[in-house]
Amino acid sequence: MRRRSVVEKIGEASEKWGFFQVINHGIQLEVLERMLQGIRAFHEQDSEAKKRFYTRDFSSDTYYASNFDLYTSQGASWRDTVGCYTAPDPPRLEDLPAVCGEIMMEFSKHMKALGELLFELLSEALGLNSNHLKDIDCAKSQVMFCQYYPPCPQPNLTLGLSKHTDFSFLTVLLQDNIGGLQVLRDQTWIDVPPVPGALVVNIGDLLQLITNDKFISAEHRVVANGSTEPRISAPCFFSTFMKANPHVYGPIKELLSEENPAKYRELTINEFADIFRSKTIITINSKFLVHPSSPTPADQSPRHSLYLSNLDDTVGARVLTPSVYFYRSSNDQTKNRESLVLKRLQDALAEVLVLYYPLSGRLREVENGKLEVFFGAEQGALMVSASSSMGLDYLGDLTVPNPAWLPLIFHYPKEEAYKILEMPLLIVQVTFFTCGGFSLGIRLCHCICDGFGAMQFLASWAATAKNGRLIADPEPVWDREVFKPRNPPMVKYTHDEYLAVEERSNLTNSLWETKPLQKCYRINKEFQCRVKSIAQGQDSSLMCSSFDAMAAHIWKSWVKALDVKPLEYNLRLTFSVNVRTRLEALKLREGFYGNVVCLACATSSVNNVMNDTLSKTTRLVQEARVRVTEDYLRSMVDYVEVKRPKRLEFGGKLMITQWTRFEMYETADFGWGKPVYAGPIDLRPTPQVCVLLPQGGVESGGDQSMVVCLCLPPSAVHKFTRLLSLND
Ligand SMILES: O=C(O)CCC(=O)C(=O)O
Ligand SMILES: [Fe+2]
Repeated sequence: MRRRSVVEKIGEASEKWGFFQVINHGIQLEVLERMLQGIRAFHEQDSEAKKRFYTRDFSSDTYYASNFDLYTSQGASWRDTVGCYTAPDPPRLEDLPAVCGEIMMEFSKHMKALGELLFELLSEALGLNSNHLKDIDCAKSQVMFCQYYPPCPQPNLTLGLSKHTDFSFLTVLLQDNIGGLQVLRDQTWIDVPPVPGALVVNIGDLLQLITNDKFISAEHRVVANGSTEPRISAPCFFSTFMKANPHVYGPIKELLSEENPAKYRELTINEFADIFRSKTIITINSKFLVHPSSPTPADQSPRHSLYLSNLDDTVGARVLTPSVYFYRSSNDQTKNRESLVLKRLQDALAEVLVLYYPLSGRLREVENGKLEVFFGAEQGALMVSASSSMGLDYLGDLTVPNPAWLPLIFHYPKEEAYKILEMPLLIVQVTFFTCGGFSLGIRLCHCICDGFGAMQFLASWAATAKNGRLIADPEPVWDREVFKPRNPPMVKYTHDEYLAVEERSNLTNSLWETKPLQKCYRINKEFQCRVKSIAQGQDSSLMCSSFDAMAAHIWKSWVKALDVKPLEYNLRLTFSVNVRTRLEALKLREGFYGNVVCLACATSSVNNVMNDTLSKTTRLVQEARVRVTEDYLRSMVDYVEVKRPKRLEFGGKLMITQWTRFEMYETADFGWGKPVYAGPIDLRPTPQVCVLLPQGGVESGGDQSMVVCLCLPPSAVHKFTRLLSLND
């Protein structure tokens, strides 16, 4: 009886407020007192004693700093924090501050027990089995902060802690008697008054997500401490924060129904953290398949299938290449603008899919693991409509790619890299922002088209949307049989780009096992010319393009900054070459949109890449580029026929991808003008790839700059920046 009424009250508070206080929780008052005293004692020591704990890195086991968001927030908060992860792996006593380590350990055990009880009561309040939330590990991870809000001489000029929601399932907070915590309800700040012996409990973002918004993660803050005594508090977060956690969380199935469909997709905690940090909370509103608007050859025979060439069917092409396009709001203030935008995109897509009907099919493997396109009733391209609770301005700099935009492209929860069988070949997520702007997150299967083919398709879709009638100039042609292998296959080159090379250098370790940073460098035309003339100045017989010289310069800077070892190890630089213009015997009809690219590959030892002149390395790049001829392409087709490589090889490689040749901005006017940004989002999943991007956004000045975008371990950033800008 008593339990039932407690459950009811907790449920009601979690729905309405997201905050409540608990008394009679069984933790002795004396323990709470000792905890508050311990925290105070730590913070009031000399800086010398505290210094050893200082770090701003949330992924380290213990943490001590003032203002975790010092470099990103608009103002500094009047508060210091020391803390640690306390579960599932409790800290060792000797790693904690001597003055408060013991009580921190003791207190965190009480918190864990109380947290488990609270998750039982919350499960019951949701009408679930008592253990439901515990069983999905909501109580498993725990982070404890010990906070000190010093007296602030001018408390009306700042805050103790600015407005936020907690990135946790649940937070349990011990506060002293000074007060200052406030929760936002109906646009009004309401005090959470100190109650002696009570603990404050609040719902965090993750619990809001999995309860599909039944429980709310309320915004709260702490005003700056205007008293003469410090304010002490100890929040205990049930959350993994920055520690990796592969678990995916989405709305609990038992809570969903036809009237209450899932408002969120399933996310790993890390994906959720990215969204949380970028503050782009995205809600998926609907998902639907788009089919060609009139019959296609695929409708005439149920067994219709399409041949893909070996250029289309390489492991590297088994991806849905992601890109995002941002559009600012137009002055069109029509009330149902969102549904009009969506309808225009959808109608035009259905039209162009008549000609580009292979994009409405799926891929399957036939003999030897070779791919083909097949068709069925449940297929089509996938469109997703989503909305963000933010304006585009919250996304930061819209001229360079940002991994935090990942939620703007749709992913199924259980996708695996390079597994594309049965996946839609085109996935489009339209996300509407509160400012009236929107983004198009596009994933297009690389087996169906290369970059040039993709541009041709997008241009047709955009022109059709803009003009309200089908425009396809040129008309697409399939013709993949042009690139059939020879019989018997004739492999005439070594195709080093595909060789499996054992990684014997420190590259893999530096790039895949640290958390690399994604960095972007704007390189103007003048600088590109300068690099080319340095290379040619060293060797007047060198006939190179500015791409050759820039690629060599990036390669050298990268190898030096990463301090690659051992020196005699062989490195490879690969880059894609468009062979369309180099075909002689093979004839391609205009409108061909399949893959006609080969990877060129330059090879050189670490020592030579580092120490050779720029002209010598440029020559390697130039030679690799001109080696790619029709003959080379036919040899590659035959190589793939014979070997059918199944793994993407990264050993010793830097892979440059050129998007600079694509008219991404010009072709993407669907009737709402040119996009402000068009390009990739997140390179970190393949940190050996460097992308060269055009600088074409309407807000970028359009000065023919390019953006070099790549991943670097934090320790190499400074050196790479210096080398790339020729400042060494
Ligand atoms: O110190 C408090 O009272 C609240 C702290 C808090 O909200 C937090 O650290 O997330
Ligand atoms: Fe908080």
